[in-house]
Amino acid sequence: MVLKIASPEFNLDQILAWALLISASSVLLIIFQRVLHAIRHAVSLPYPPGPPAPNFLLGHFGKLPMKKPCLDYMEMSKEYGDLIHFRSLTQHIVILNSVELAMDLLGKQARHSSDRPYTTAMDKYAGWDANIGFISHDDKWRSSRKVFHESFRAAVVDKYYPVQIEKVYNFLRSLASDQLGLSSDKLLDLSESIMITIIYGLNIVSNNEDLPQAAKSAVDAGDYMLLPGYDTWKTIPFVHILAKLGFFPLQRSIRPIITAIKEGPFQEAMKAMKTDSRPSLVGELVANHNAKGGSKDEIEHIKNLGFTATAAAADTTVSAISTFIFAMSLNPHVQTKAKEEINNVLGVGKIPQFSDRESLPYVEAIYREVMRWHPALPLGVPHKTTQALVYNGYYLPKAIRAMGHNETIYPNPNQFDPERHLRHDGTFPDINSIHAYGFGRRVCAGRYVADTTIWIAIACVLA
Ligand code: HEM
Repeated sequence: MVLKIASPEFNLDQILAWALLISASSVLLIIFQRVLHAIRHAVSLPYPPGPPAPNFLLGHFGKLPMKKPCLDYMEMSKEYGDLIHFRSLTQHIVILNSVELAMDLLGKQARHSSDRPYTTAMDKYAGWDANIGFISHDDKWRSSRKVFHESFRAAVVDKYYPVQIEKVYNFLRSLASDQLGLSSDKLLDLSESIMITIIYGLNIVSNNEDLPQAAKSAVDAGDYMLLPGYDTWKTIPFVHILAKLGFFPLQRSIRPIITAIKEGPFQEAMKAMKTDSRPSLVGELVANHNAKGGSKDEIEHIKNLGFTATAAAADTTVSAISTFIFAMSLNPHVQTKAKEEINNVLGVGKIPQFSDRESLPYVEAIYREVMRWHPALPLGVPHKTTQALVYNGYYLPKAIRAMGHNETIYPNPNQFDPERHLRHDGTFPDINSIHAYGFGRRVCAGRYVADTTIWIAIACVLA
């Protein structure tokens, strides 16, 4: 797959004139909106508490935590409470640092808090509207989420067990045969190959191949977008025109990468459908679509599903499995206890199957602790309100959230301690209680397949 980036030619005077015009009108618009907000704020309820804005016009623009934001926000909670407010240009950002707040605002008020902040003209220009996780809370999202749900809901994910087992066994073999032992490449191979085989039926041998590399580039570019306030600049009116004129090369280069991930493997899966019987999720969805004579839009939803799942799985699953390996190297007593459980329940030398899951509560508790200790997306994915909300006497104009550890619920939260998940009756709440997968209507749509992939990898590596 070759990713070629076009470079249009422009007259320099033209570019400068446009840039000047756009910048001047943007500044005027920001001043106008800012004054309007200040007047409205003076006569209405207060925003939630937060650090004072360093600048009247810019607010916290360029000053929000970017390096280890989840730790900074946790620290700020001590001073400002669990609901922290910032303003970046005209964008209001609210960090939610407790489960209760997330349940109330993203769960109970989901109708008005399920949008995303990635719907600017710039995001569309870059091609991010192919990602189901980034699009508006509208009819397009509803139809795309429906296809995603039907493909990855709890009741159907067992059809992916054979691929998950095959790839985890390959991973174990590569660990056993290679003197060098574990490398981040092997972990990436494992998580990438599972999702790409499930979706497209393609056999990825190494993450150095074009498709996983392209997925990684898309994820690297998308990762920054999850940081609250990182891309406030995209909300500046007409800024996407500057991108079209050749400014912001990153925004320009991401589109062909997204198109390559969306189209390339999809077309290969379509060819495979005609020539051999290699099963794939997109093949199955297209065959069903053809059988019932569906619309062109549905094909687009299927392509978007492929792109979204490839990108969504690219670093989340690998992050969870890496966290597990890291936790085991720091806590050998946990590893020994898990190994004893596996040996006692299954017998020495036996490798766990999915059917053994309920008989291995300690392994289950390790998985839950991995998801709590260092969640793959520690700030989650931002939500945007579509209507102003009032919460505990505070005015929430447009909200973004992040979550961290909560010492009251998880004493000694930095400690990796699977025991905290064990109950007297040996049961576990269902996986919707795992906060790492998010909240409300936009909760992770791939959580059941992520859950089974991570569990089987943990159980087999321990065995
Ligand atoms: C360790 C593994 C994973 C974690 C921790 C995780 C976490 C998350 C989180 C926190 C969100 C945002 C939820 C919210 O807005 O409140 C999300 C959204 C999403 N995830 Fe995952 N994810 C994982 C793996 C996957 C996989 C493997 C897939 C694909 C099969 C996937 C597909 C999605 C999709 C499509 C969304 C967007 C949902 C929407 O906006 O409607 N995720 N995920």
